[in-house]
Amino acid sequence: MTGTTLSEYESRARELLPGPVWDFLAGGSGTESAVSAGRAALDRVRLRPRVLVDVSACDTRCSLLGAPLAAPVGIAPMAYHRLVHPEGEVATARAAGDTGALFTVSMFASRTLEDIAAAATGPLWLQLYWLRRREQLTGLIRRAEDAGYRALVLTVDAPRVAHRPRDARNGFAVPAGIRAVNVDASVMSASHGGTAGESAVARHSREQFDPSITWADLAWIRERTALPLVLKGILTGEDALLAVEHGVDGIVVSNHGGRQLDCAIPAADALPEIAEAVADRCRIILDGSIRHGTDIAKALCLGAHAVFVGRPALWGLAHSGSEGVSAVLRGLSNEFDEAMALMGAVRVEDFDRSGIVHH
Ligand SMILES: Cc1cc2nc3c(=O)[nH]c(=O)nc-3n(C[C@H](O)[C@H](O)[C@H](O)COP(=O)(O)O)c2cc1C
Ligand SMILES: CCCCCCC(=O)C(=O)O
Repeated sequence: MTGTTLSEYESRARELLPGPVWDFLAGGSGTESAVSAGRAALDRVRLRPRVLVDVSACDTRCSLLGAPLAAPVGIAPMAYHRLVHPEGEVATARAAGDTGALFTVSMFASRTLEDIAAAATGPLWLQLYWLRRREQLTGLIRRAEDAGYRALVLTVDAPRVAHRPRDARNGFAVPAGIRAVNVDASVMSASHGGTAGESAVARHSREQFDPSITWADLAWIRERTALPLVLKGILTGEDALLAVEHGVDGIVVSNHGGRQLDCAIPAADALPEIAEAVADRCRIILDGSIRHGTDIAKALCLGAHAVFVGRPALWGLAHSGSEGVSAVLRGLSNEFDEAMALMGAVRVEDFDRSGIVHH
């Protein structure tokens, strides 16, 4: 990581960002216990290396729903990258392309889908929340297709944004001049209306997200696009099975970085039952607390095909724009390459349950 450790990127981002913005990034819902539990769950997994394997040519590359990746790593969808850097998602897209990572753009991106696509040299996916005004979704799907996005990620763990005490205390609102430019301003304007005790983000989500959607509504998206569909925020084998039965192409096993259901099971703890339920019928991505190359190895052993990285990408962006994001991603990939060699894994597919024990 060019001599700078990930925790140094985190510390520097914390120094650089205004307190309420830092709290929006770092914070979680309720007791915030689901944030720390995500890390603890990965720490409980220990690796079982195999030796005397020829690891002179480890190959970190893989493919995810047709997207070729330099390593099984993508950037998780996160709203409003311009909160941390003026170039916002355009800089992030450039870094993802430079490092061969997938970039999942949030529907609440602060740069247009088209500008992001113009800067990208790697694969892009688009994340959606289900808005009450469905015509907004129709428009986004069409624009994503036209701009070359390769999959849609529907986030299903957020019928509304959860109560996040830090944001409520700060009366957090997205600063003037930064906007979710891809949705109609009258639909989603989290840039005003924050008051001490209430976050504008949480309030706008209650007004605009449709909490009534069910499995049956997935057909509505399917009728409008041939793009692969990925559901983000699955934490049980039961829902993973339903996802497969409804024909989804992938799922992101995620507790939203501890930002939605307080006390939710950590994604790494949920992954084994999900992998068993899915039985290779769709792609599985894990997110939450991925901070080391060994975390990627652990996720693959637990049954994931790839991981998403959330907050660390924003730390890199806050630190030094596109270069910072590239450094963070490259650091993780280099660590993963080393984990492969020391685990005796030559290909990404070599990781399986025999590579880990739980403590
Ligand atoms: C600042 C911030 C904004 C986020 N915005 C979104 C979003 O727009 N859509 C979404 O599905 N998830 C969103 N997430 C959740 C991430 O996609 C991801 O699940 C989580 O950050 C992963 O955990 P990690 O940050 O520990 O890596 C956001 C997370 C953060 C920190
Ligand atoms: C009304 C804007 C909602 C943005 C939600 C972003 C998000 O998912 C998060 O975790 O924060």
